[in-house]
Amino acid sequence: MAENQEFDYIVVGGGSSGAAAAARLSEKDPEAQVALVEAGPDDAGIDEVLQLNRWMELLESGYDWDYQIEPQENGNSFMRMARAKVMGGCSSHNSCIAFWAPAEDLDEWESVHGAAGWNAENAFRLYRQLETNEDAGTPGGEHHGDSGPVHLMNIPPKDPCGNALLDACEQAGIPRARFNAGETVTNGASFFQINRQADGTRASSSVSYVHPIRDRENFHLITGAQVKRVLLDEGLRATGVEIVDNAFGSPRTLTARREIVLSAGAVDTPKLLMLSGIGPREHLEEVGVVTAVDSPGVGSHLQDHPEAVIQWEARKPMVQDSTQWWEIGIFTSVDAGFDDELPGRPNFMMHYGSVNFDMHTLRRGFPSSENVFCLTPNVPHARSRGTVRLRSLDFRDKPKVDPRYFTDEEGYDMKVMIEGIRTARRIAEQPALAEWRGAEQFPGQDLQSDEELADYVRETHNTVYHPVGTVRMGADDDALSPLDSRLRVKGVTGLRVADASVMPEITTVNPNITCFMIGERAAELIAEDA
Ligand SMILES: Cc1cc2nc3c(=O)[nH]c(=O)nc-3n(C[C@H](O)[C@H](O)[C@H](O)COP(=O)(O)OP(=O)(O)OC[C@H]3O[C@@H](n4cnc5c(N)ncnc54)[C@H](O)[C@@H]3O)c2cc1C
Repeated sequence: MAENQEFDYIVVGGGSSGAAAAARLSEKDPEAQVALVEAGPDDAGIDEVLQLNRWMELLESGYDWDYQIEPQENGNSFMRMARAKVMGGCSSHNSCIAFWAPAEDLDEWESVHGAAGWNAENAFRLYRQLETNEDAGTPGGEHHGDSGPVHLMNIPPKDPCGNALLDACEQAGIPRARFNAGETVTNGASFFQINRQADGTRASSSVSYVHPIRDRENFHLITGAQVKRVLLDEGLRATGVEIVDNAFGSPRTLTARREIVLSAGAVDTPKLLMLSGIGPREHLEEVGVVTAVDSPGVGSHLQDHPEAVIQWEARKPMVQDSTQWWEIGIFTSVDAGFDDELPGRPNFMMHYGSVNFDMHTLRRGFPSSENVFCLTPNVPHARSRGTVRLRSLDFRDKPKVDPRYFTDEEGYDMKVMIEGIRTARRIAEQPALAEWRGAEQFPGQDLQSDEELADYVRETHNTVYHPVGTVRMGADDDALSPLDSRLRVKGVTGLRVADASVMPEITTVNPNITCFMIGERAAELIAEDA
């Protein structure tokens, strides 16, 4: 590794938010030297990363931190929380389903959770700024952006089984809808918008924000460098970071003249804060880290979208080519017997997959074959909350990721899931799918009661891979929110967080575009405060 270096700003983690924040910062202040430090390799030239339709090859590959979750008391202990380790972060190995979050979600960040300035008006302005949307300028698409770095396109509705599914949804009372049309879809289904370029290249944060500015003089991309910890001086000012380029490597220091931004994601940002002495005192003492700031909310409030699967044999040949194999979304509300606490939003969502999804069913003995289609019910506002904790004070050790799936006291998450499976079956039984629908492989028609379906879900569920909330922002006087609403880490100076961990409540929809938006806003806030 080269000598120690000094920059004005250091952004840690080149993922969805980090790449956006660093690129925008270097654009807003050409005098400032901005470093973007990523543990994984550069994505340039790596076909399996850049070609969106190859995304499933990346799970559990060398580009995945691949966090085995802690044993679950009420969930699937075999589950692995994929987190990308490559420039672009999870936007480089996700399926690029692209959503503006519902206005209701964003407004609640401010009105319910005290994150001043985080509301739909501001967020929609930033979504518009970041996208070049195929729908911009079309009737109903007037709100879309046409000159931002991130390309959003509509999935061509080519999959015949997918089209039959949309007909079946209509027959089941869920009409065709248009996503990202400015109105929250509470009961509707459609092919997704995806962040992809016309030639099949994913519009990851790296492709969209970083590739075009590689030669910018004040932008410094440092890949293959894992940050060990943030350095704090005696006055609790963040002065730099220690980085290593291999497990035995001696660290070198990058110094920040102005600020450090942690964008390592909802698992690694709380890990880094805790390794730097910022976290729940009791836990830090347990693992032997000296506490600099006792911040009980760091690594707490882990929230996710738990996902079950229901799969059928297909009676006709399924597609052999697809944009990313998960092309359709279905939103509706199921009656789980709870008061509606989500005004204006659906309490249930499913993806449609044109591939075999036996990742957690095979080991339980369910049948499996290749010519199949599936629906994956998920809980958009799951109430269970988990934690991220240090395994030890060694930066090399994987953190303990414990989502505590299906542990909410009221049993809301499981109830929504069970009714969701029934909703999926109801759709599949419609006449429009008759020529496609073969035998239900899992859970299978033998499993019908609440108890049987709950057991099935506990043993086989996955995640939509949307962990958030582990370093949430909130009101200044909320001791459980480690960040203020300008994303500053409370108790220290010169340190912010910008990534999925800042969300005080998960978005109803897939969160990646919202992570880009968080990066955009972080750059604005930092520039304003400079
Ligand atoms: C398999 C999968 C599929 C998904 N599909 C979708 C989808 O279709 N649509 C959608 O909206 N969302 C999807 N998501 C979720 C979405 O991609 C994430 O919510 C989002 O990318 C999170 O962004 P982030 O900025 O918080 O973190 P990340 O994008 O994860 O970025 C964190 C970066 O920090 C780096 N890093 C970590 N620790 C260190 C360290 N110590 N030093 C230096 N660098 C470090 C990581 O290597 C990584 O590059 C998916 C996620 C996965 C995993």
